[in-house]
Amino acid sequence: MANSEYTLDSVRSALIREEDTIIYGLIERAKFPMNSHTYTEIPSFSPSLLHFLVINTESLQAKAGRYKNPEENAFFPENLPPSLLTSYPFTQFLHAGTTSININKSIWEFYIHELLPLFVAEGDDANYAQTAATDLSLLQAISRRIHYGKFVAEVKFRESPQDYEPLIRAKDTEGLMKLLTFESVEEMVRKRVEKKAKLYGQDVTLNNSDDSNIEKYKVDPSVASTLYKKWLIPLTKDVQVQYLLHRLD
Ligand SMILES: O=C(O)C(=O)C[C@]1(C(=O)O)C=C[C@@H](O)C=C1
Repeated sequence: MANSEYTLDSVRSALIREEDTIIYGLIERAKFPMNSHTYTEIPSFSPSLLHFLVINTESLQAKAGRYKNPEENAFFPENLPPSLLTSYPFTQFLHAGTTSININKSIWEFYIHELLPLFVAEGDDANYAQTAATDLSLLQAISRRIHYGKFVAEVKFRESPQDYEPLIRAKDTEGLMKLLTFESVEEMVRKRVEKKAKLYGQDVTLNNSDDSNIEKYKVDPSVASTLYKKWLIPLTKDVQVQYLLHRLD
C-alpha cells in the first residue's frame, strides 16, 4: 500500500481479511490430533520438531524476501539470511525503529500451551511434519494480525497527533490504551469471527434436506471468539501501545 492508502478503514479491512486466514488455519490444524511430539524434544529434534521446521522455513523465506515486508515478523529473527531479491514495492509507513517490536515469543507460548488444547483432539497419528506445517501457517497469520497493530497505531497517531502526543510524552500507558480502544468494534470482531467459524467450518452436502450437519463444526465456533477475546485483541492493543511509546523517539 502507498502511504496515503493507510486509513482506519483500510487497516480494519486488512484485519477483517486476516480473520479468514486465521479461521481456515484453525480448521486446517484441527485435521490432526494434538501430536504432542511435535512440540517436545525427540531424537534429532531439539528443542522440538516445530522449532526445526519454523527456523528453517523462515530462513528460506527470508532469502525469498518475506521479511522485507514490514507486515511480517519472524519468530526467530536472529541471524536470518539476507534477501536475494533486490527491489521491493514496500513504502516506509511505520516510524523508524519500531520494526524491532516483536512479541512472537509470547505468541508461541500461548499458541502451544493454551490455544491448541482448546480445539485439537487428543491423540497421535505420527503426522508431525504435516502438523507443524499447519502450525506454522497459523502462527504466521496470528503474528501478522497482532503485529498489524503497528499500522493501526500509526494511522490513529496520524489522525490525531494532538491527542496522542501528550500521553506519549508522559509515558501514560493506561491513557494510551484507553484512547486507542473502541469497545463496540471489539464486540463486532468477536461476533463476526464466531459467525465465520460457523460458516467456514460446516460440512457442505448437495442434499438440501440433509440438515444432520447443522451445529456440527470442524472447530467449535466459540474457540474463534475466545482466541480473539483472550489473545488476539489484547495483544494487538499491547503492540499498539508499545509502538506509540516509541512514536516520538
Ligand atoms: O479497530 C481498531 O481500532 C483496532 O485498534 C483493532 C482492535 C482489534 O484488535 O480488533 C483493537 C482495539 C480496538 O478497541 C478495536 C479493535
